[in-house]
Amino acid sequence: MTSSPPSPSASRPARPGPASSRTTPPPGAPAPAPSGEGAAVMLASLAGFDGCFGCGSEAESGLRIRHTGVEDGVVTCEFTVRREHQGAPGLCHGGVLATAMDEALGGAAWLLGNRYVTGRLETDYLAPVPVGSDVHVRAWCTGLDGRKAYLEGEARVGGPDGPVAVRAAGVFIEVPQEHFVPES
Ligand SMILES: CCCCCCCC(=O)SCCNC(=O)CCNC(=O)[C@H](O)C(C)(C)COP(=O)(O)OP(=O)(O)OC[C@H]1O[C@@H](n2cnc3c(N)ncnc32)[C@H](O)[C@@H]1OP(=O)(O)O
Repeated sequence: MTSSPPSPSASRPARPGPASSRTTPPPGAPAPAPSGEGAAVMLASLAGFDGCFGCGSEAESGLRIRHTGVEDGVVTCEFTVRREHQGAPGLCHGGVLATAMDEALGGAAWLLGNRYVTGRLETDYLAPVPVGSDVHVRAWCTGLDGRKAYLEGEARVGGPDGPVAVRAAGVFIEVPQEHFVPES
């Protein structure tokens, strides 16, 4: 079982969705839309923290992902593939792309208004992503069941309507503030 983003902007790949039974919400689970209002919780919890490997400006070797907005329940972000992100020659490493999907799905989860960590992340790689590419990532919630938030996302190359290179599904688990380790 899979779901579609609320606002599809281009044709869907003719493949099954990325979600397995473990990343598919139970029937009837509500799917609240991530929103800007949830950002208040997120920003208060992170309080000036800028060391995130995905999006932090203090993480020198990180992806420097730029969060670009939330619209119709879909979170968007983007990053540029640099040489240090290579796996096979000239191509982005799959783990780097998984990091970008983790960041997007995680960001969409936090915008539900609580703190979440990744419990499970599943990725399908559909096309190679060359160094120098701008990667546009979208993520949305497919269901909420107690502490578990189910999310899906996709990464497109070259623009928001470019070809889909990665699809992902995940389940994120709500945690208290005490879950995190203060920086010393
Ligand atoms: C803006 C910020 C963006 C952030 C993006 C980046 C996000 C990250 O990278 S987070 C870092 C990577 N993830 C982690 O470090 C998490 C490590 N794991 C843990 O800390 C714990 O295992 C944790 C918190 C997930 C769950 O532990 P715990 O709080 O004891 O809950 P637990 O009772 O085991 O599970 C709660 C529910 O989640 C479910 N669950 C837990 N893990 C999984 C999993 N891998 N797959 C599916 N379901 C799971 C359980 O089945 C349970 O379901 P139910 O309520 O129906 O019984």
